[in-house]
Parts: sequence; C-alpha cells; structure tokens
Amino acid sequence: MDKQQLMEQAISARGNAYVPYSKFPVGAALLTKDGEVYTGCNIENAGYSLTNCAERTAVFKAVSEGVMQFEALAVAADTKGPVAPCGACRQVLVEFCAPDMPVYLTNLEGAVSETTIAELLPGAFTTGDLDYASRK
Ligand SMILES: O=c1ccn([C@H]2C[C@H](O)[C@@H](CO)O2)c(=O)[nH]1
Ligand SMILES: [Zn+2]
Repeated sequence: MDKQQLMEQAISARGNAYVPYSKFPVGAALLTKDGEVYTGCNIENAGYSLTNCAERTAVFKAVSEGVMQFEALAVAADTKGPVAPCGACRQVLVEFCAPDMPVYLTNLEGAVSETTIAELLPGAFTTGDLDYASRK
C-alpha cells in the first residue's frame, strides 16, 4: 500500500459521502500498521453541527474495532489545492496518531500536500497537559 494507492482509496471513499447540505463530499483512508485500510467519508445531518468529517469517520471506525496503530492518512476532496482538514479533525488525529505520521492531502486534480500530524496542529492540547494539572 503506497501513498498513491492510499489517496485512491480516499477518493473512492468520497463516493459514499452523505452530503445533502454542503454537497461537498470528502474521503479519507487511514492505513494501519498491520497494512489494513479504514476508509471514511463525511456524514451530514439536518442538525448541521452533528456532521462527522471523513477523517474522523475513518479514525472512529478503526478505534471502535480496537485498532489504534496508524501508519498514514490520505484525505481527498474537490478543492482548488490539497484539502485542508478542519480543526476538530486535527485534534482527533493528534489523539491517535504519532506526531511524525505522514498525511497526504489531495484534490481531484492530483495536487498533493505531504504533511504530518504535528504540522497540522502545532501546539496541540494533549493528554500530557491533563497529566500536569493532576501532578500532586
Ligand atoms: O477536511 C475536511 C473538510 C470538510 N469536511 C466536510 C464537513 C462537511 O460535511 C463538509 C463541508 O464542511 O465537508 C470533511 O469531511 N473533511
Ligand atoms: Zn473535520
């Protein structure tokens, strides 16, 4: 499973997006250390704030099956440049992925931005911050 294949899986997962409100389908593909892929799409709701993004769908699918060792993530949407994950997804990714884990952001024209979890959310609030508060 190379990065090109992972991005293709993200584009394919985009086809399952439930987006009657935004009409903006997004797909994600999360590669595990075991070589499995958990895909995700965005799933909207008439109560707009209940929308789940593609990235979080993929992470939650994996974690709900007891899988938390991840190797790489690809995200795809029909954007001018490589798609930008939202802040909520960046925070969730920080929770489950290593800071140096590669993330491939792409669009339908083949523009690719290769980044990392740490670059997506510098200065993230983490479990370490909670530990400090309970040190005594
Ligand atoms: O990286 C992104 C950015 C946006 N969305 C979704 C949320 C919503 O359904 C739609 C418009 O914001 O796109 C994602 O799934 N991932
Ligand atoms: Zn998001």
